[in-house]
This record gives sequence, C-alpha cells and structure tokens, in this order.
Amino acid sequence: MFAADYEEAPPAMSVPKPAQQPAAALAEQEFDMFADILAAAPVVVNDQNPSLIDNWDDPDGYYRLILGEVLDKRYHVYNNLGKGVFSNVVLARDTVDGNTDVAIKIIRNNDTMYRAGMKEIAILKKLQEHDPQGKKHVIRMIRQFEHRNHLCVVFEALSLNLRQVLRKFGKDVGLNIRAVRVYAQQLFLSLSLLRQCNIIHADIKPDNILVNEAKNVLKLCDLGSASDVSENDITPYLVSRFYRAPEIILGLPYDPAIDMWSVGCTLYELYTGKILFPGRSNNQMLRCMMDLKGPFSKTLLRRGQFSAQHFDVDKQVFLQQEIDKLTRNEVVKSVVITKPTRDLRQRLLSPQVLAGVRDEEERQLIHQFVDLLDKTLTLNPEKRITVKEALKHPFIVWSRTSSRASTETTSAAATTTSS
Ligand SMILES: Nc1ncnc2c1ncn2[C@@H]1O[C@H](COP(=O)(O)OP(=O)(O)OP(=O)(O)O)[C@@H](O)[C@H]1O
Repeated sequence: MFAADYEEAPPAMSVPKPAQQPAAALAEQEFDMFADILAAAPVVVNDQNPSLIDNWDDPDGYYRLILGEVLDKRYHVYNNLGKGVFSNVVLARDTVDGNTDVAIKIIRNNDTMYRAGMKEIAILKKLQEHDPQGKKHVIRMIRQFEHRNHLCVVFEALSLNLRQVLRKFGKDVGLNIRAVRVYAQQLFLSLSLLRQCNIIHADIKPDNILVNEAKNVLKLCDLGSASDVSENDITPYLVSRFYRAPEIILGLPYDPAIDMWSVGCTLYELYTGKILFPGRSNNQMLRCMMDLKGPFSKTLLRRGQFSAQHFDVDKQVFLQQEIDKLTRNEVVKSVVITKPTRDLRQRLLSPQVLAGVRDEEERQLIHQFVDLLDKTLTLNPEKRITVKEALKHPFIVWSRTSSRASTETTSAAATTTSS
C-alpha cells in the first residue's frame, strides 16, 4: 500500500485514548479470517478456458489472477491477498507439500520489477542463512519459480498486516500497550537480524508487517526496497513518506537508523491508531518533526545535500512551503522554530489520558513506552537508540521483571525473548 493512501488522515494530536484490547484478547476473538480477506479483496473468477487466453497481464504488467489456476504444477490459487507496486500476492494451496497454504508474490512483468524481485530474493536468502530456525520475525521465503514471464516468489502464508489489524481492532484508538510491547519486541528482533546482515529494510510501516492468525506473532515482510548498507544512494523519496527519517529528507548519508525511525512511527501508530507525522510533502514532514522534537542542529543541516530546499541554513530559518489560499500559488514562508509545540508525554501521559488506564503497572509500562518512543525518534541518527539498546530497554524487558506482564504475554513473545 502507498503512503499517499493516508494523506487525508486527521492530525495526530486530536486523540484522547484508550479503549484497547490486549494481545491475548485479540488472539481469543474468533472470526473467519478468509471471510475477512474475501471481503477486502474480491476475486474476479475468469471462466474462460486458460489455454485460449493470450494476454495474461493487465496494462500495468500485473498478472491477471485466475481463480483455481494451478501454478508450477502444484500451487492451487484460491484467493487474492494484496497488491503493491511490485506485485500482486495470492493465496494458494501447495498440493506437493501437505496442502499447506502459501502466499505467492507474482512480480509484475517488466525488467525493472524482475531485477528488483531477484534482489529481494537474494536479500531474503541472506537473512534466512543467518536465522535458519526462523526466530527473528522476518517472513520466510520457501522458493521461487517463473510463470508466464512472471517471477513468482513463494512465502509462508500469514494472515493480516498490521494496518488491517489496526482497522479491525484499534480504529482511531490503537491497541493495548501490552500488545504493542509484544509487537515492539518482535520488531526489534527483526531489526537485529537485519543489522547482523548489514541490510536496511527501507520500507517499514504497518502494511509491511504481517501477523499470524492468532495475532501474537508478527513477521516483517516486503524486502522489495531493502539494500546492503554500503549501497546507500542518497534520494529524498526512500521509505513511505510518513515513516521517512529526517536524514533521508535532508540528504544526509543514511544507515540502519532509518529503520529505527520507521519502527518508532509504526509503534506510535499501533498504540494511538493515528499517524504520527502525516505530512503531505517532505517539507511538511520536516515541520511535523520539528513540532514534536524541536529544531534541527546547524551541524546536521550543514551536512544535508537537500537542506537548502527547506532551510536558510545559516540563519537556521525553516522555509515553509504553503499554498496561498487566495492565489492557489505555492508560497514560501520563513519560520523560526525554537522549541517543540507538541509534547508526546503530554499527549500520552497526561492525567486525563491515564485516568482510563486499569492499574499502576500498566501506567508504568506506558511511561516506559513513551521513553522508548522518544529515543527511537531522535532527530540526529547518530544519537538515535540502536537495536541492541532497544532490546534492553525497560519497556521491552518488562516481562522479565513483572509477574503480571509475564502471565499476560503470549507464548510467542516468551519464545522470542529467549531467542
Ligand atoms: N506471506 C504473506 N502472507 C499473507 N499476506 C501477504 C504475504 N505477503 C504479502 N501479503 C499481502 O500482500 C500485500 C502486498 O505485499 P508486498 O508488500 O510484499 O508487495 P509489494 O508489491 O512489494 O508491495 P509494496 O507496494 O508495498 O512494495 C501485503 O501488504 C500483505 O497484505
């Protein structure tokens, strides 16, 4: 899904909270997962004889799905799972391997997408070699094949992505802090694997994080934008906009810290149901960031290739791009930003907000969460919390010190703590 899809989102500050559901409760709620998927993505059944069709692709090079078609002589396609820039993803039953469900990513039919698909496969292979038992919460690739000029990549099938989970269980209010903690811990484990392999994901957001049916295990997916740390070509449009780190927009050299920033934005969204920085352009994104975190340092701005597009660097003045209400022309307003105007602690920890929280322990957990969020959202990437530090943060190691949390934490979380 594209960042542009959420452009109409309401400003992130307008939410009082919490009416939430813990991970365990989420897991207990019974609903028909396939009915949900069917409702979300209706499949057109093509009743033509497949052998009579000579154009298998739509005008954009996506494979036209035929319900009931068998791919690679073994995968019975029976549903659509999603569509992205690179591919459409289908659900199929693997008749060779015990009729298990698999997700098949059918890459669009063109050279650029093919090359991107091959790169994604190479990165997934590297990650799997370093995590042979699959404990680090990155999607498992099973194999690849080609079908009518489309590269097809077979994955373990998971259920909803976190955007769908939010829509279903936490629309506008977000998820319970204990569920967020379990998800955060697993996300940091996935970042630790990426770090170990020198890979930057570069597109972390709720859409690219899938959960199992019980919703107590998540996996990071869509490595289609991932690259080796050595490749870091400077471009201001890497990562979906709402999750894009400031160093990308400013044109600084970047590193795995950009994924930490995206995880911070994602965790905030999971907890509040709101997008943290809903900027409609890179310029607005910078304004949103400074509203929360204060001005950028001169040193940082001086190093950025694109800083001059957004700042008068010497004067430390922000050049705010706006549309004039009367003329509809773009105008640039000089704005001096001296301190933040938004306060995460006020927003998430004020007495009114915490009044609805069940017990003291949960209140403490929320305090720890806000501390961690603050550290993931440090403007200077060199000072941002690292994965190693995040995995040791009190919010993440909470279950070891709190008996109540450990009873509520799902079995999956218990496994990952020890991995
Ligand atoms: N293994 C899987 N199990 C279940 N659903 C999946 C799986 N892989 C992908 N999906 C669904 O398909 C959607 C698109 O997948 P993915 O993001 O990998 O494709 P893409 O073409 O690379 O998209 P993007 O535009 O985000 O780059 C996901 O958001 C998810 O809902």
